[in-house]
Amino acid sequence: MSDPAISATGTKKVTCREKGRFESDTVDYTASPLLDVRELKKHFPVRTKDLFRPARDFVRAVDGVSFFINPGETLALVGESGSGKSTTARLILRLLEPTAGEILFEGRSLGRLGPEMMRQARKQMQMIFQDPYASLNPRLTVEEIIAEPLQIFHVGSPVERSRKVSRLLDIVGLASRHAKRYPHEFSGGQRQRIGIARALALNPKLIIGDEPVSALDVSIQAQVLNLLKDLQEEFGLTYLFIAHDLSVVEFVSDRVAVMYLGIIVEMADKETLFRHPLHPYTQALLSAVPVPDPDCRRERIILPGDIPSPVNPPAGCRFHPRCQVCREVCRREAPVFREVKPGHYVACHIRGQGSEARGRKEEVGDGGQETVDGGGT
Ligand SMILES: Nc1ncnc2c1ncn2[C@@H]1O[C@H](COP(=O)(O)OP(=O)(O)OP(=O)(O)O)[C@@H](O)[C@H]1O
Repeated sequence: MSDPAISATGTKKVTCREKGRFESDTVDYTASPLLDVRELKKHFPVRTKDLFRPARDFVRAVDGVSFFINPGETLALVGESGSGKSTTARLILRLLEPTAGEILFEGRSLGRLGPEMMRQARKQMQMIFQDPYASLNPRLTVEEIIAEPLQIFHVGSPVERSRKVSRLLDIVGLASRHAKRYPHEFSGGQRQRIGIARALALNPKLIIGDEPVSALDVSIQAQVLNLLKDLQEEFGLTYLFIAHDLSVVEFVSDRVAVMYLGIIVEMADKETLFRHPLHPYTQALLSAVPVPDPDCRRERIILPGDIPSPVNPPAGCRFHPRCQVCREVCRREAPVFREVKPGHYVACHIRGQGSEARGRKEEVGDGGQETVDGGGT
């Protein structure tokens, strides 16, 4: 077993990395990722009426998530509401303590850093929030909002901070005369630019965007997404981009990880994921994306029911109660998240076989019956 991470550009570099997190037949390795998330879990206790009794149930919001992001790339995290995307982001930023698992930033485990090292690591990771109205303090001027992280980390003198704010405003396409104004004087897109300027203040390496454009009008979304792309190029930023909207994901991402009920069910580079999705859940998500060209339209797959409760996730494959290709094994066993082609990982008993393994399986037969062939939609 080896960890066959392939870089976004497809270059395969051999470095010695921990083995065994992903099941794989290939032996390709990548350069050190900026962020390496390993078997991350967050289980929130469900409080009973009796406050003194320990919780018996847990919300398994994140339940064994592994992924990596290489420097300078954008990994999009997609999935229905409640699949655990925001919790994953908050765990990475240590706004929440993980129940289990490890987060490595530039090769160092965040859980093992002392307070001062953690403080330094925090400077390197910033967040852009979904709601540009709620995320900015209405009592502070734009200058105070953007300079706040600099002040907290004691960076520069007041004059230097003021100069930096002007530079940041310029970088995000706002004028320095805006510095003395308050958030309510700006449009949604402008406010999001202020949020981006604040996120850039400490020269971070990683920016986590939690639905950063979903509250904006479509025309403004495009401007903010273009800005984020330009900034990435200019400053070599690495993004973890959380989004519902797959058209946005297709525009911004290099690779995509699909989350369902606390786990990642599929991860691949953008082209592979959008053109050859394997997991029935990914196929259903993509089938809902509007496509202008009628020749390229996919048949819409309507998933039955809602996402189940993360307190009692279904046994076996978590997706099986809603899956159109479910077989007996899916009810019994959780599928391994394994690499089926270089860089393409899937957790599915039916679709998560390499072509060779699938051929062998079909020869032998497993007694199951696919009800619908949703492959290659
Ligand atoms: N502090 C908490 N205590 C208990 N349960 C929580 C807590 N935070 C999140 N959850 C639960 O964890 C699950 C995952 O939530 P999360 O917000 O991470 O999902 P999401 O994919 O980001 O959804 P959305 O897109 O709606 O934000 C949900 O069932 C949510 O109710």
